[in-house]
Amino acid sequence: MTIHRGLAGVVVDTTEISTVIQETNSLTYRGYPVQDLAARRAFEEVAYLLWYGELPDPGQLRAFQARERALRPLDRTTAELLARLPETCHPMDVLRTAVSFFGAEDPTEDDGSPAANRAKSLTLLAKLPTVVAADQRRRKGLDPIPPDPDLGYAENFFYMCFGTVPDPETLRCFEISLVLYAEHSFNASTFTARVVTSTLSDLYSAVTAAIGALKGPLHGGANEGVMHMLEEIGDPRRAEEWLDRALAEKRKIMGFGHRVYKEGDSRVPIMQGALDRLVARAADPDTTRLATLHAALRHAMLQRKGIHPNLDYPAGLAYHLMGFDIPAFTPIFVMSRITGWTAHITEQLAHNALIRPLASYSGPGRRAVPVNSSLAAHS
Ligand SMILES: CC(=O)SCCNC(=O)CCNC(=O)[C@H](O)C(C)(C)COP(=O)(O)OP(=O)(O)OC[C@H]1O[C@@H](n2cnc3c(N)ncnc32)[C@H](O)[C@@H]1OP(=O)(O)O
Ligand SMILES: O=C([O-])CC(=O)C(=O)O
Repeated sequence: MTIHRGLAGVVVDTTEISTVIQETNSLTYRGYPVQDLAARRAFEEVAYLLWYGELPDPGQLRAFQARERALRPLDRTTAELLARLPETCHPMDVLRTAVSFFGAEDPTEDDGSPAANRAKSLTLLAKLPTVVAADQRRRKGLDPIPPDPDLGYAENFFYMCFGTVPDPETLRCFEISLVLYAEHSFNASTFTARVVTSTLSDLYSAVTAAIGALKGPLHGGANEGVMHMLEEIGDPRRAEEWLDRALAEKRKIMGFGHRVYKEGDSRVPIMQGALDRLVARAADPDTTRLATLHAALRHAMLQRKGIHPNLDYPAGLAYHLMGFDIPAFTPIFVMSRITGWTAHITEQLAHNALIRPLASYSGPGRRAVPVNSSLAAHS
C-alpha cells in the first residue's frame, strides 16, 4: 500500500473550473489565463465566470451586479449576533459564525439544487464584505457604515471600512488581488468544502468548514503571517540574519513555498507588479522601508532555500499599505475565494461521490480488553 501523506500528488477527481499547471507555473479559470482576467476584467465578472462557466455579456453583468448590490445589507438579528461576539476572537471566527448563522436563518437550507445553491452563493458574496467591514470598525469602537448600492464590489468594501473610496491605483491593486485569490483548484479549503458537500450536507456547512481550513497559517492565514513577520524583522538590514535564525529554528517562513508550484506561484508576478505600483505612489519612508525589507527577505529566501514566494507574500504587504488591519487579511481572502468554493460545491454535487480515503493502521496490535471488575459484578 502506497501512502500519500497530505494527499501530495494524488489526483482525486476531475474539475472544469480551473487548472494549476505545475510544469508551466500557469493558472487558468475556465480556460482563461488568470493574468489576462486580472488585467482586463472586474472581480464580479470573474465570479460570474467561475459560477456560470462563461464571462457575462453587458446585460448579464448588469443584472448580476444589481442582484449582488441588493443583497449586501445585514438584517438586524445578524448584526446584533455578530456585535455580541468577543472582540478577542479572530475576524475569521466572526466570518465562520456569520456563515453558519446565515445557514440557520435560510428557510431553503436543505434545497441543494444548482439554482438554489447559486442564489445562496450570491447572498454570501454580497454579505461577507459587510460582515468583514463592520467587524473591523467594531474593533476600533466605530459604528458600521451601511453598504452603498451605487458602488462596485471593491469600492463598496473600502467605503464600508473607511467611509471613503480610495484612488484608482489602490482600488485596482485590491481588485487584482480579489481576481487572483478567487480560485485555485483542489487547495485545502476548497477540498474541505468538497468533502463536506460529498456527504450531501448543505452549502453553508461546506463554506463554514472551508473558512476554518483557510484560517490556518499554512493556507490563507499566511497573508497575515507575512505582515507579522515583516513587523517582527523591522529593519531591512536584519532580513538575512533573521531568516537564518528562523530557518535554524525550523520555522516556516510565511508567504513562501507551495504544494503545487515549486518554481514560483503563477499569480505572484502580477500581484507583485500591483504592489510595486502602490509602493511607488506612496513613496514615504515607512512604505519604502517595508518594500525594501520585503524584497530583501525574498532574495535571501531564494538564495538560502531556493524557495519562491506564494501569492500571500505580495498580497499581505499590499493589504497593509491599503490600510487594512492585519487580522482582516484572511477574511478578505474569503470574500474572494467564496466564488471558487461555491463553484466547486456545485460541481461536486453534479457528479457526487462520497470522499472517504483509506488509512494504513499503525496503532497497537490486536489485544484483549481487561475485565472491569465493577461492571463484571453487575453482569
Ligand atoms: C494561498 C496559499 O494558501 S499559498 C500557501 C501559504 N502558506 C504559507 O506561505 C506557509 C509557509 N509555507 C509552507 O508551510 C509550505 O511551503 C506549504 C505548506 C505551503 C507547502 O508545503 P509542502 O508542499 O508540504 O512542502 P514541504 O513542507 O514538503 O516543503 C518541502 C521542503 O521545503 C521546506 N519549506 C517549504 N516551505 C517553506 C517555508 N515557507 N519556510 C521554510 N521552509 C519551507 C520544508 O521545510 C521542506 O524542507 P525539508 O525537505 O528539509 O523538510
Ligand atoms: O493551492 C493551494 O494549495 C493553496 C493556494 O495557493 C490557494 O488556495 O490559493
